[in-house]
Amino acid sequence: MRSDAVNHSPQQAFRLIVTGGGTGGHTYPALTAVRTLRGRLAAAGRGLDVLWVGTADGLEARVAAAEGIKFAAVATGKIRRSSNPLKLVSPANIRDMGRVPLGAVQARSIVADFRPDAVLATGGYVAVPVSLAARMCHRPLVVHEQTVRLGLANRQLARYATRFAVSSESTLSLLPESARAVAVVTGNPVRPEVLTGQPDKAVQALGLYGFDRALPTVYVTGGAQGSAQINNLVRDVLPWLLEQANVVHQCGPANAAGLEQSTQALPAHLAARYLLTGYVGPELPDVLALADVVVSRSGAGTIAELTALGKAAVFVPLASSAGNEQAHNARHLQEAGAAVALLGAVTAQGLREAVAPLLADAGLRARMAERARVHGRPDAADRLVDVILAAATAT
Ligand SMILES: CC(=O)N[C@H]1[C@@H](OP(=O)(O)OP(=O)(O)OC[C@H]2O[C@@H](n3ccc(=O)[nH]c3=O)[C@H](O)[C@@H]2O)O[C@H](CO)[C@@H](O)[C@@H]1O
Repeated sequence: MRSDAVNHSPQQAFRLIVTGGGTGGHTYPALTAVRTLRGRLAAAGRGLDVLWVGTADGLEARVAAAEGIKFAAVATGKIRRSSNPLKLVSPANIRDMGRVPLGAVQARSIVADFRPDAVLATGGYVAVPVSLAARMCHRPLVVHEQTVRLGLANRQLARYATRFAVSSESTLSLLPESARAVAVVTGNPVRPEVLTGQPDKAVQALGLYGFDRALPTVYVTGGAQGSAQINNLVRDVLPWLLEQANVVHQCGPANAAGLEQSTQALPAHLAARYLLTGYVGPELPDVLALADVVVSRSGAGTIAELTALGKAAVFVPLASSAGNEQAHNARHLQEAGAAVALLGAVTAQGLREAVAPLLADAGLRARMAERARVHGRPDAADRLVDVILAAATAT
Protein backbone atom coordinates (compact mmCIF):
# COMPACT_ATOMS: atom_id res chain seq x y z
CA MET A 1 0.00 0.00 0.00
CA ARG A 2 1.66 3.26 -1.15
CA SER A 3 -0.51 6.35 -0.83
CA ASP A 4 -0.94 9.29 -3.20
CA ALA A 5 -0.39 11.58 -0.23
CA VAL A 6 3.37 11.19 -0.78
CA ASN A 7 3.16 12.77 -4.21
CA HIS A 8 0.28 15.13 -3.49
CA SER A 9 1.04 18.90 -3.75
CA PRO A 10 4.83 18.48 -3.68
CA GLN A 11 5.33 22.19 -2.94
CA GLN A 12 3.17 21.96 0.19
CA ALA A 13 4.59 20.25 3.29
CA PHE A 14 2.60 17.41 4.85
CA ARG A 15 1.32 18.64 8.22
CA LEU A 16 1.36 16.12 11.05
CA ILE A 17 0.43 16.46 14.69
CA VAL A 18 1.90 13.68 16.77
CA THR A 19 0.81 13.09 20.33
CA GLY A 20 1.75 10.51 22.91
CA GLY A 21 4.29 10.08 25.63
CA GLY A 22 4.81 9.74 29.34
CA THR A 23 6.96 6.65 28.86
CA GLY A 24 9.48 5.45 26.29
CA GLY A 25 6.95 2.86 25.16
CA HIS A 26 4.63 5.57 23.81
CA THR A 27 7.30 8.10 22.80
CA TYR A 28 9.78 6.15 20.67
CA PRO A 29 7.26 4.58 18.25
CA ALA A 30 5.95 8.12 17.56
CA LEU A 31 9.48 9.41 16.97
CA THR A 32 10.24 6.53 14.63
CA ALA A 33 7.04 7.11 12.66
CA VAL A 34 7.91 10.82 12.27
CA ARG A 35 11.42 10.03 10.99
CA THR A 36 10.14 7.41 8.57
CA LEU A 37 7.39 9.69 7.28
CA ARG A 38 9.92 12.50 6.80
CA GLY A 39 12.18 10.18 4.80
CA ARG A 40 9.34 8.90 2.60
CA LEU A 41 8.08 12.41 1.86
CA ALA A 42 11.60 13.74 1.19
CA ALA A 43 12.18 10.97 -1.33
CA ALA A 44 9.11 12.27 -3.17
CA GLY A 45 10.25 15.91 -2.92
CA ARG A 46 7.76 16.85 -0.23
CA GLY A 47 8.47 18.35 3.18
CA LEU A 48 7.05 17.47 6.60
CA ASP A 49 5.81 20.07 9.06
CA VAL A 50 5.40 18.30 12.38
CA LEU A 51 4.17 19.47 15.75
CA TRP A 52 4.42 17.21 18.81
CA VAL A 53 1.76 17.85 21.44
CA GLY A 54 2.66 16.41 24.83
CA THR A 55 3.18 17.22 28.48
CA ALA A 56 5.82 19.79 29.38
CA ASP A 57 7.67 17.49 31.79
CA GLY A 58 7.23 14.22 29.87
CA LEU A 59 9.99 12.23 28.10
CA GLU A 60 8.34 13.34 24.83
CA ALA A 61 9.29 17.00 25.48
CA ARG A 62 12.99 16.06 25.75
CA VAL A 63 12.86 13.70 22.78
CA ALA A 64 11.14 16.29 20.56
CA ALA A 65 13.70 18.96 21.57
CA ALA A 66 16.62 16.62 20.83
CA GLU A 67 15.12 15.84 17.41
CA GLY A 68 14.38 19.50 16.58
CA ILE A 69 10.62 18.85 16.43
CA LYS A 70 8.30 21.77 17.33
CA PHE A 71 6.56 21.05 20.62
CA ALA A 72 3.38 22.35 22.26
CA ALA A 73 2.44 21.41 25.82
CA VAL A 74 -1.09 20.79 27.07
CA ALA A 75 -2.30 20.17 30.61
CA THR A 76 -3.04 16.54 31.31
CA GLY A 77 -4.18 14.47 34.24
CA LYS A 78 -3.28 10.95 35.25
CA ILE A 79 -6.30 9.20 36.73
CA ARG A 80 -4.94 6.70 39.26
CA ARG A 81 -6.96 3.52 39.20
CA SER A 82 -7.73 1.79 42.49
CA SER A 83 -9.93 -1.00 43.75
CA ASN A 84 -10.65 1.27 46.73
CA PRO A 85 -13.37 3.82 45.70
CA LEU A 86 -12.13 6.25 48.38
CA LYS A 87 -8.73 6.42 46.69
CA LEU A 88 -10.40 7.38 43.39
CA VAL A 89 -11.45 10.68 44.98
CA SER A 90 -7.94 11.38 46.28
CA PRO A 91 -6.73 15.02 46.14
CA ALA A 92 -4.30 14.06 43.35
CA ASN A 93 -7.10 12.57 41.23
CA ILE A 94 -9.41 15.54 41.84
CA ARG A 95 -6.62 17.97 40.85
CA ASP A 96 -5.79 15.92 37.75
CA MET A 97 -9.41 15.53 36.67
CA GLY A 98 -9.63 19.32 36.72
CA ARG A 99 -6.70 19.47 34.30
CA VAL A 100 -8.37 17.25 31.70
CA PRO A 101 -10.92 19.87 30.48
CA LEU A 102 -8.16 22.51 30.43
CA GLY A 103 -6.03 20.20 28.28
CA ALA A 104 -8.98 19.60 25.95
CA VAL A 105 -9.47 23.35 25.40
CA GLN A 106 -5.74 23.84 24.76
CA ALA A 107 -5.58 20.85 22.40
CA ARG A 108 -8.58 22.03 20.41
CA SER A 109 -7.04 25.42 19.81
CA ILE A 110 -3.68 23.85 18.80
CA VAL A 111 -5.30 21.45 16.32
CA ALA A 112 -7.58 24.16 14.88
CA ASP A 113 -4.61 26.50 14.35
CA PHE A 114 -2.20 23.90 12.93
CA ARG A 115 -4.76 22.25 10.59
CA PRO A 116 -2.85 18.94 10.29
CA ASP A 117 -3.28 16.56 7.35
CA ALA A 118 -3.32 13.81 9.99
CA VAL A 119 -2.96 13.31 13.73
CA LEU A 120 -0.96 10.34 15.06
CA ALA A 121 -1.70 9.30 18.65
CA THR A 122 0.53 6.69 20.28
CA GLY A 123 -1.04 6.50 23.74
CA GLY A 124 -0.49 7.93 27.19
CA TYR A 125 -2.85 10.31 28.94
CA VAL A 126 -1.86 13.28 26.83
CA ALA A 127 -3.11 11.54 23.68
CA VAL A 128 -6.72 11.74 24.87
CA PRO A 129 -7.40 15.51 24.65
CA VAL A 130 -5.40 15.84 21.42
CA SER A 131 -7.26 12.95 19.77
CA LEU A 132 -10.61 14.33 20.85
CA ALA A 133 -9.57 17.68 19.39
CA ALA A 134 -8.69 15.95 16.09
CA ARG A 135 -12.15 14.47 16.04
CA MET A 136 -13.83 17.81 16.86
CA CYS A 137 -11.83 19.55 14.13
CA HIS A 138 -12.59 16.74 11.61
CA ARG A 139 -8.91 15.85 11.10
CA PRO A 140 -7.94 12.23 10.27
CA LEU A 141 -6.86 10.43 13.44
CA VAL A 142 -4.52 7.42 13.44
CA VAL A 143 -4.26 5.72 16.82
CA HIS A 144 -1.35 3.32 17.34
CA GLU A 145 -1.44 0.67 20.08
CA GLN A 146 1.91 -0.86 21.07
CA THR A 147 0.64 -3.54 23.40
CA VAL A 148 -1.37 -6.67 22.73
CA ARG A 149 -4.04 -5.50 25.17
CA LEU A 150 -5.34 -1.96 24.77
CA GLY A 151 -4.02 0.75 27.09
CA LEU A 152 -6.56 2.81 29.01
CA ALA A 153 -6.19 5.92 26.83
CA ASN A 154 -6.46 4.03 23.56
CA ARG A 155 -9.51 2.10 24.76
CA GLN A 156 -11.28 5.44 25.13
CA LEU A 157 -10.05 6.66 21.74
CA ALA A 158 -10.81 3.52 19.71
CA ARG A 159 -14.23 4.75 18.58
CA TYR A 160 -12.86 8.07 17.26
CA ALA A 161 -10.04 6.68 15.14
CA THR A 162 -9.98 7.02 11.35
CA ARG A 163 -7.51 4.11 11.40
CA PHE A 164 -6.54 2.01 14.43
CA ALA A 165 -3.06 0.54 14.01
CA VAL A 166 -2.14 -2.39 16.24
CA SER A 167 1.12 -4.20 16.89
CA SER A 168 -0.19 -7.74 16.94
CA GLU A 169 -2.87 -9.80 15.17
CA SER A 170 -4.11 -11.00 18.53
CA THR A 171 -5.23 -7.46 19.42
CA LEU A 172 -7.86 -7.46 16.64
CA SER A 173 -10.31 -9.63 18.55
CA LEU A 174 -9.96 -7.36 21.63
CA LEU A 175 -10.99 -4.19 19.80
CA PRO A 176 -14.45 -2.65 20.07
CA GLU A 177 -16.43 -3.33 16.88
CA SER A 178 -16.16 0.26 15.61
CA ALA A 179 -12.35 0.16 15.84
CA ARG A 180 -12.10 -3.34 14.33
CA ALA A 181 -13.62 -2.00 11.13
CA VAL A 182 -10.74 0.48 10.75
CA ALA A 183 -7.96 -1.65 12.29
CA VAL A 184 -4.66 -2.45 10.56
CA VAL A 185 -1.82 -4.62 11.88
CA THR A 186 1.45 -2.68 11.55
CA GLY A 187 3.65 -3.98 14.36
CA ASN A 188 5.38 -1.66 16.85
CA PRO A 189 7.93 0.69 15.23
CA VAL A 190 11.50 0.25 16.36
CA ARG A 191 13.99 3.11 16.00
CA PRO A 192 16.13 2.13 12.96
CA GLU A 193 19.38 2.92 14.78
CA VAL A 194 18.48 0.23 17.34
CA LEU A 195 19.10 -2.32 14.59
CA THR A 196 22.58 -1.11 13.67
CA GLY A 197 24.40 -0.75 16.99
CA GLN A 198 28.08 -1.68 17.35
CA PRO A 199 29.54 -3.32 20.48
CA ASP A 200 32.86 -1.46 20.25
CA LYS A 201 31.07 1.90 20.22
CA ALA A 202 29.34 1.02 23.50
CA VAL A 203 32.75 0.26 25.03
CA GLN A 204 34.13 3.62 23.87
CA ALA A 205 31.07 5.76 24.65
CA LEU A 206 30.54 4.33 28.13
CA GLY A 207 34.21 3.72 28.97
CA LEU A 208 33.76 -0.03 29.47
CA TYR A 209 37.49 -0.70 29.26
CA GLY A 210 37.40 -2.97 32.32
CA PHE A 211 34.93 -5.35 30.65
CA ASP A 212 36.35 -8.81 29.94
CA ARG A 213 35.36 -9.38 26.32
CA ALA A 214 35.96 -13.13 26.70
CA LEU A 215 32.91 -13.19 28.99
CA PRO A 216 29.29 -12.66 27.89
CA THR A 217 27.68 -9.29 28.62
CA VAL A 218 24.32 -8.90 30.35
CA TYR A 219 22.21 -5.76 29.82
CA VAL A 220 19.79 -5.22 32.71
CA THR A 221 16.96 -2.74 32.04
CA GLY A 222 13.80 -1.78 33.88
CA GLY A 223 12.27 0.28 31.04
CA ALA A 224 12.50 4.04 30.76
CA GLN A 225 11.81 4.63 34.45
CA GLY A 226 13.81 1.69 35.78
CA SER A 227 12.47 -1.04 38.04
CA ALA A 228 13.08 -1.25 41.80
CA GLN A 229 12.19 -4.95 41.69
CA ILE A 230 14.80 -5.76 39.03
CA ASN A 231 17.35 -3.52 40.76
CA ASN A 232 16.95 -5.43 44.04
CA LEU A 233 17.14 -8.83 42.35
CA VAL A 234 20.29 -7.88 40.46
CA ARG A 235 21.91 -6.34 43.56
CA ASP A 236 21.35 -9.65 45.37
CA VAL A 237 23.06 -11.76 42.67
CA LEU A 238 25.65 -9.19 41.62
CA PRO A 239 28.93 -10.72 42.95
CA TRP A 240 27.96 -14.09 41.45
CA LEU A 241 26.81 -12.53 38.17
CA LEU A 242 30.02 -10.55 37.73
CA GLU A 243 32.09 -13.73 38.11
CA GLN A 244 30.48 -14.99 34.86
CA ALA A 245 29.68 -11.83 32.93
CA ASN A 246 30.07 -8.11 32.32
CA VAL A 247 26.96 -6.16 33.33
CA VAL A 248 25.45 -2.90 32.09
CA HIS A 249 22.68 -2.11 34.56
CA GLN A 250 20.12 0.59 33.65
CA CYS A 251 18.39 1.23 36.93
CA GLY A 252 16.16 4.28 36.30
CA PRO A 253 17.15 7.95 36.65
CA ALA A 254 15.76 8.19 40.20
CA ASN A 255 17.40 5.01 41.50
CA ALA A 256 21.11 5.32 40.75
CA ALA A 257 22.18 7.02 43.98
CA GLY A 258 20.58 4.34 46.18
CA LEU A 259 22.34 1.51 44.34
CA GLU A 260 25.80 2.99 44.11
CA GLN A 261 26.43 2.29 47.77
CA SER A 262 25.70 -1.42 47.50
CA THR A 263 28.20 -1.79 44.68
CA GLN A 264 31.04 -0.02 46.45
CA ALA A 265 31.82 -3.23 48.34
CA LEU A 266 32.63 -5.15 45.12
CA PRO A 267 36.26 -6.29 44.64
CA ALA A 268 38.03 -4.13 42.04
CA HIS A 269 38.20 -6.86 39.33
CA LEU A 270 34.41 -7.35 39.57
CA ALA A 271 33.61 -3.64 39.84
CA ALA A 272 35.51 -3.14 36.56
CA ARG A 273 32.98 -5.37 34.79
CA TYR A 274 29.97 -3.41 36.07
CA LEU A 275 28.39 -0.22 34.77
CA LEU A 276 25.47 1.25 36.69
CA THR A 277 23.53 3.97 34.89
CA GLY A 278 20.18 5.68 35.38
CA TYR A 279 19.25 5.89 31.71
CA VAL A 280 20.91 4.71 28.52
CA GLY A 281 20.60 7.50 25.97
CA PRO A 282 22.00 7.53 22.41
CA GLU A 283 24.27 4.58 23.29
CA LEU A 284 21.27 2.24 23.58
CA PRO A 285 21.72 0.58 20.14
CA ASP A 286 25.39 -0.09 20.91
CA VAL A 287 24.61 -1.46 24.37
CA LEU A 288 22.04 -3.81 22.82
CA ALA A 289 24.61 -4.89 20.23
CA LEU A 290 27.11 -5.62 23.02
CA ALA A 291 24.57 -7.60 25.07
CA ASP A 292 24.51 -11.40 24.88
CA VAL A 293 21.66 -11.70 27.40
CA VAL A 294 19.07 -9.08 28.39
CA VAL A 295 17.34 -9.10 31.77
CA SER A 296 14.34 -6.83 31.43
CA ARG A 297 10.81 -5.69 32.01
CA SER A 298 8.57 -6.86 29.17
CA GLY A 299 7.09 -3.56 28.02
CA ALA A 300 5.99 -3.52 24.40
CA GLY A 301 8.83 -1.25 23.24
CA THR A 302 11.56 -3.40 24.72
CA ILE A 303 9.96 -6.56 23.32
CA ALA A 304 9.73 -5.03 19.84
CA GLU A 305 13.42 -4.10 19.98
CA LEU A 306 14.68 -7.41 21.38
CA THR A 307 12.69 -9.46 18.87
CA ALA A 308 13.67 -7.27 15.91
CA LEU A 309 17.32 -7.78 16.92
CA GLY A 310 17.01 -11.38 18.08
CA LYS A 311 18.29 -11.37 21.68
CA ALA A 312 18.22 -14.02 24.39
CA ALA A 313 16.18 -12.53 27.23
CA VAL A 314 15.00 -13.15 30.76
CA PHE A 315 11.85 -11.15 31.47
CA VAL A 316 10.65 -9.95 34.86
CA PRO A 317 7.24 -8.48 33.90
CA LEU A 318 5.68 -5.54 35.72
CA ALA A 319 2.87 -7.39 37.50
CA SER A 320 0.56 -4.40 37.76
CA SER A 321 0.71 -3.35 34.10
CA ALA A 322 -2.76 -2.86 32.59
CA GLY A 323 -4.45 -6.25 32.26
CA ASN A 324 -1.15 -7.93 33.17
CA GLU A 325 -0.02 -6.98 29.70
CA GLN A 326 3.70 -7.38 30.45
CA ALA A 327 3.18 -10.90 31.84
CA HIS A 328 1.21 -11.75 28.71
CA ASN A 329 4.06 -10.46 26.46
CA ALA A 330 6.67 -12.44 28.40
CA ARG A 331 4.64 -15.66 28.53
CA HIS A 332 3.94 -15.48 24.81
CA LEU A 333 7.69 -15.41 24.01
CA GLN A 334 8.51 -18.07 26.60
CA GLU A 335 5.99 -20.43 25.02
CA ALA A 336 7.80 -19.95 21.71
CA GLY A 337 11.17 -20.77 23.31
CA ALA A 338 12.20 -17.17 22.59
CA ALA A 339 12.74 -16.00 26.19
CA VAL A 340 12.55 -17.03 29.83
CA ALA A 341 9.63 -15.45 31.75
CA LEU A 342 9.88 -15.08 35.52
CA LEU A 343 6.27 -14.76 36.63
CA GLY A 344 4.75 -14.34 40.08
CA ALA A 345 6.99 -13.84 43.11
CA VAL A 346 10.51 -13.69 41.66
CA THR A 347 13.47 -14.43 43.92
CA ALA A 348 17.17 -13.70 43.45
CA GLN A 349 17.69 -17.46 43.29
CA GLY A 350 15.07 -17.69 40.52
CA LEU A 351 16.84 -15.00 38.52
CA ARG A 352 20.17 -16.77 39.00
CA GLU A 353 18.74 -20.11 37.82
CA ALA A 354 17.25 -18.45 34.73
CA VAL A 355 20.39 -16.57 33.74
CA ALA A 356 23.04 -19.21 34.56
CA PRO A 357 22.36 -21.63 31.65
CA LEU A 358 22.29 -18.77 29.16
CA LEU A 359 25.64 -17.47 30.37
CA ALA A 360 27.17 -20.91 30.32
CA ASP A 361 26.02 -21.98 26.85
CA ALA A 362 26.50 -19.75 23.79
CA GLY A 363 24.57 -22.27 21.66
CA LEU A 364 21.53 -22.00 23.93
CA ARG A 365 21.68 -18.21 23.67
CA ALA A 366 21.93 -18.36 19.90
CA ARG A 367 18.93 -20.69 19.57
CA MET A 368 16.81 -18.49 21.83
CA ALA A 369 17.88 -15.38 19.92
CA GLU A 370 16.93 -16.99 16.61
CA ARG A 371 13.47 -17.88 17.93
CA ALA A 372 13.04 -14.33 19.22
CA ARG A 373 13.85 -12.88 15.79
CA VAL A 374 10.88 -14.73 14.28
CA HIS A 375 8.61 -12.44 16.32
CA GLY A 376 10.27 -9.19 15.25
CA ARG A 377 8.69 -6.74 12.79
CA PRO A 378 11.46 -4.46 11.58
CA ASP A 379 9.14 -2.97 8.89
CA ALA A 380 6.54 -1.70 11.40
CA ALA A 381 7.40 1.99 10.96
CA ASP A 382 6.92 1.78 7.19
CA ARG A 383 3.58 0.08 7.65
CA LEU A 384 2.43 2.72 10.13
CA VAL A 385 3.47 5.49 7.72
CA ASP A 386 1.41 3.80 4.98
CA VAL A 387 -1.58 4.00 7.33
CA ILE A 388 -0.99 7.70 8.14
CA LEU A 389 -0.71 8.61 4.45
CA ALA A 390 -3.79 6.59 3.55
CA ALA A 391 -5.80 8.20 6.36
CA ALA A 392 -4.76 11.66 5.17
CA THR A 393 -5.96 11.03 1.61
CA ALA A 394 -9.14 9.25 2.66
CA THR A 395 -10.72 12.56 3.73
C1 LIG B 1 5.41 1.07 33.58
C2 LIG B 1 4.61 1.17 32.33
O1 LIG B 1 3.68 1.94 32.20
N1 LIG B 1 5.00 0.34 31.33
C3 LIG B 1 4.38 0.40 30.02
C4 LIG B 1 5.21 1.33 29.15
O2 LIG B 1 6.50 0.76 29.13
P1 LIG B 1 7.90 1.52 29.15
O3 LIG B 1 7.83 2.77 28.37
O4 LIG B 1 8.39 1.59 30.55
O5 LIG B 1 8.76 0.42 28.43
P2 LIG B 1 8.86 -0.06 26.93
O6 LIG B 1 9.53 -1.37 27.02
O7 LIG B 1 7.59 -0.07 26.16
O8 LIG B 1 9.80 1.03 26.23
C5 LIG B 1 10.92 1.50 26.81
C6 LIG B 1 11.69 2.22 25.72
O9 LIG B 1 12.65 3.04 26.33
C7 LIG B 1 13.93 2.68 25.84
N2 LIG B 1 14.92 2.90 26.89
C8 LIG B 1 14.73 2.34 28.12
C9 LIG B 1 15.66 2.54 29.09
C10 LIG B 1 16.80 3.31 28.80
O10 LIG B 1 17.67 3.54 29.64
N3 LIG B 1 16.94 3.83 27.56
C11 LIG B 1 16.02 3.65 26.60
O11 LIG B 1 16.18 4.15 25.47
C12 LIG B 1 13.81 1.22 25.44
O12 LIG B 1 14.82 0.86 24.57
C13 LIG B 1 12.42 1.24 24.82
O13 LIG B 1 12.44 1.76 23.51
O14 LIG B 1 4.66 1.41 27.84
C14 LIG B 1 4.66 0.16 27.15
C15 LIG B 1 4.13 0.38 25.73
O15 LIG B 1 2.94 1.04 25.72
C16 LIG B 1 3.85 -0.89 27.93
O16 LIG B 1 3.99 -2.13 27.27
C17 LIG B 1 4.38 -0.97 29.35
O17 LIG B 1 3.61 -1.89 30.13
